[in-house]
Amino acid sequence: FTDSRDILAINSLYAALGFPPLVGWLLAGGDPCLEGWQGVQCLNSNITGIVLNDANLGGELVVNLGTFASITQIDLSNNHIGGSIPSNLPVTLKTFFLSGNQLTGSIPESLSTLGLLTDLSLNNNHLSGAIPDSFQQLLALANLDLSANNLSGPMPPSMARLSSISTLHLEDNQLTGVLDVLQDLPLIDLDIENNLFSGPIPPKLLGIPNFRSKGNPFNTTIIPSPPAESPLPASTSEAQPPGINPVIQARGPSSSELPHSSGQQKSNMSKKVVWIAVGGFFILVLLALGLCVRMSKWYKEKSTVKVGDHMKSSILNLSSSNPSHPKGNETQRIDSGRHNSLPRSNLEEDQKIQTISKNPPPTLPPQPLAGEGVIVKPVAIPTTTVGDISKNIHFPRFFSVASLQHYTNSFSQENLIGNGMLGSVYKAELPNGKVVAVKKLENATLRQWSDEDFIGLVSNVSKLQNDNIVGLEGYCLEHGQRLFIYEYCKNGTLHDALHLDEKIHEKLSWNARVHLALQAAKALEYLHEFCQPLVVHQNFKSANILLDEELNVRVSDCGLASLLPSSYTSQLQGLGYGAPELESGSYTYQSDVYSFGIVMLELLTGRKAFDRSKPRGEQYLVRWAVPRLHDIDALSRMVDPSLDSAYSSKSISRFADIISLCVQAEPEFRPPMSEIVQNLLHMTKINL
Ligand SMILES: Nc1ncnc2c1ncn2[C@@H]1O[C@H](COP(=O)(O)OP(=O)(O)OP(=O)(O)O)[C@@H](O)[C@H]1O
Repeated sequence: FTDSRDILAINSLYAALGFPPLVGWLLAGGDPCLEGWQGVQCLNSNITGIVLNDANLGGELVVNLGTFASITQIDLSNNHIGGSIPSNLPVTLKTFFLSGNQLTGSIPESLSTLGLLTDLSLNNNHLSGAIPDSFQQLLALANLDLSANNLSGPMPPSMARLSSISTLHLEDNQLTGVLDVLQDLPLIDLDIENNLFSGPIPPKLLGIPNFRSKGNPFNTTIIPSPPAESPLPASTSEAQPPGINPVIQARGPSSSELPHSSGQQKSNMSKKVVWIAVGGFFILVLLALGLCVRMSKWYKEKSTVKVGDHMKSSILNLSSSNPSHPKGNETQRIDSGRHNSLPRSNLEEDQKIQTISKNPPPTLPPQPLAGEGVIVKPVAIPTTTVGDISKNIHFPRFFSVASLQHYTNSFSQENLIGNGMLGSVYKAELPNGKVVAVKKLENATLRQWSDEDFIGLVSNVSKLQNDNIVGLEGYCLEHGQRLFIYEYCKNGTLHDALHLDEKIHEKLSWNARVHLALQAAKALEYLHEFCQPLVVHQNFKSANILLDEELNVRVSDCGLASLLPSSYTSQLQGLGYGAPELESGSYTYQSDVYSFGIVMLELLTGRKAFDRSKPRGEQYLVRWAVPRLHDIDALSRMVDPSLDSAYSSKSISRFADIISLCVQAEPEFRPPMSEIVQNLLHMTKINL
């Protein structure tokens, strides 16, 4: 039913946003109009709007929005969307709201293609660079809010073409230059506060009903003094730093309106006295007004917590119980008085946190409230702790089958890195030169898995973010194919480094091995004790410990235990890593600890966990090694001979003690990973 272009566009938008839980939304296919996907508006078979304001969305907009066939409204404001604004925008757009996100980069020049646009809000983001000179064709644009970003540079000349503009908010940026370009616009509401604009203010702007301009260098206009008494130039239309001259007038008439003919002043002393008196009076009035403003602000700061978006009339719930707004210390601008749809009495009574329904952007803003303006308040930014993966951190990217085919040279043999229980791993190079490892899952592995299950798995794996765990870069779910795209680890596996690759083996000094053990222990500690939800690896072995460019440990296959075939426990035992309790079918955190002990044994002895080529009694490393761990002579004889005695026997002995604890037959006696981390950390600190 839904136009196939719209399905394609919304699928990829969903992927880019990191497939958050949105009712109905799918990464591939579906019928948004027929199935009534959350926030999707349709007319017949076309998507006309996507409204997901304050929906806790993360991810990015790295997507070709231009694919939407006839969308007129996109409202993704007040979320946690990062990255930049895509340049390919739907030319059918009339309202485009992205305010209150984490957007970076510059405003795309392709704005110029949006000839139907009436409302655009990009405020409260981290946009930088100059405002593009893209307004020539935007003749319908009525409301534009770019406030509270890091925009710089002068006003682009094409802004003078905004013949329908009534509301323009540019406050809280670092914009420079003069304002001449705005002087003939039909503005009713203009806010340019807290920028670096220089004067003079074009007189026409002073006639705008709702004009706010303070916090710019031109706000301090120096009243000229008679040359006889002061050597200052008569006219000071240039920007001046505040406080230079004792006679300062804030937001008064521009200097061009002040008397500046020195001859006139000289000849008419009484005029001068009148000016001084008038000036003094103004200063007194302004001081009194300023005091009122401060009192009002202070009162509001105490009572109101609201994020402003004058076009969207949406106030975020900032209560500490709202998980999307954990406590933090970043400063964000909070506007207490710009919610045009709110009647004044509501604003004044608004002592509590509240959420207001979406309203269309106003065309006629009300008069400003006394003391309104930008209040800077500390606001929570989502923070990431080991146990709390916030929504706006990097989500895995969607890759199409076609693109992966291209990057892996059609999954060629030359690109094949290895095969495992779940499928094959290929090396791939992305267009930006980044090398990744593509794990192509066997269809048999996922026979029972629905697309939703797979996406749930991708989501969980992507949340596992730790220095010693291989990061998930992306995924593919298309045409029945399912693939994981991981960071590529250049130095292969610890298994190969210890047992096959002589070049890397040479680099594995005793100290390096203790460090590798420590890093691997930290990865398991994270999985067992910190991540959410906790993870039992269930396939921990030296072949799943990858080594990056600097020979740091990156444990792989984390969070994939649910994909493993039922035979995996016997396979793990066959490889020499399986704990005794696996025989009774139970696999617990302690079983991972046992496997970790076996990896430590490999590091100590340089032997494989299971080696068919050894005499019968030596094939299983653990059986051969355990009786020797507490005999100092036997221990020194079992150390990897390639280490050439370059270690302290005390260090070896401590290492052996930790192994003994890990490989105990009774799972409950094995230490938790955090204890092992502490022991290994202690060894590295005292440089044993
Ligand atoms: N991110 C990566 N970077 C570099 N090489 C990798 C990466 N992931 C896997 N490999 C390589 O691909 C091989 C196969 O990996 P895979 O995880 O599929 O199987 P495995 O873990 O070795 O075996 P199994 O799945 O049976 O336990 C690995 O041995 C490793 O050499």
